[in-house]
Amino acid sequence: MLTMDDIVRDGHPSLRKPADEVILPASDEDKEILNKMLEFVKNSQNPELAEKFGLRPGIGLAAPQINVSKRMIAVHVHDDKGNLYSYALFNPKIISHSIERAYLPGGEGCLSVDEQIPGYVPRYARITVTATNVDGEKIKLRLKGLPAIVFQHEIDHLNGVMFYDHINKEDPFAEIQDANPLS
Ligand SMILES: CNC(=O)c1cccc(C)c1Nc1nc(N2CCN(c3ccccc3Cl)CC2)nc(N2CSC[C@H]2C(=O)NC)n1
Ligand code: NI
Repeated sequence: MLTMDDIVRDGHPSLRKPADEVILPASDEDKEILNKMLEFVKNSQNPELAEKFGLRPGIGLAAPQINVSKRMIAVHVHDDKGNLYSYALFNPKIISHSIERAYLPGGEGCLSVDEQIPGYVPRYARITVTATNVDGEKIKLRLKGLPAIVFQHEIDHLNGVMFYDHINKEDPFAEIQDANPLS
């Protein structure tokens, strides 16, 4: 199983390199890696396992964070209605998004960034994502709320972008145009 020892930290070149498209159909190795990524995110949310293996809780993970420069992400998150969004995806792509933006009032955290970096991270409020799931099926997702935020955070990792790149340097808590804070 993956642990925090497998997660590279800010400053590692893998986090600033655009990741490569995964050649489909995916190899057994790539499927194995992606399944382990989803397992890690689930484990990190389980108090017993997180405690036992020293896992920091997260709701998403991108392959560059485990030093695999491939376009693969895993997300395991509930929206505010309690719907579960649990996905292990190859080559996710945002094909459209709202003008309206949203952000987490508590800011964002990242498993590859050990310190807290305060500030609002402007995201699109709604996005449409296409991808191929670990079973090789093409999917299209229309996302809003926390799932939309997490997908944008993880897809940023595939493009070498870190959440704090989006924070207003002059005023980290400056009002964001056309944005709603997520409740
Ligand atoms: C600096 N302030 C903050 O971090 C921050 C501060 C307050 C509120 C929020 C909402 C913040 N922000 C934030 N909180 C999270 N978690 C909340 C707790 N949760 C969790 C914890 C324990 C068990 C189960 C679970 Cl589910 C795990 C996830 N996760 C992310 N991000 C940004 S998008 C990718 C995602 C990620 O997985 N990061 C590791 N941001
Ligand atoms: Ni991150």
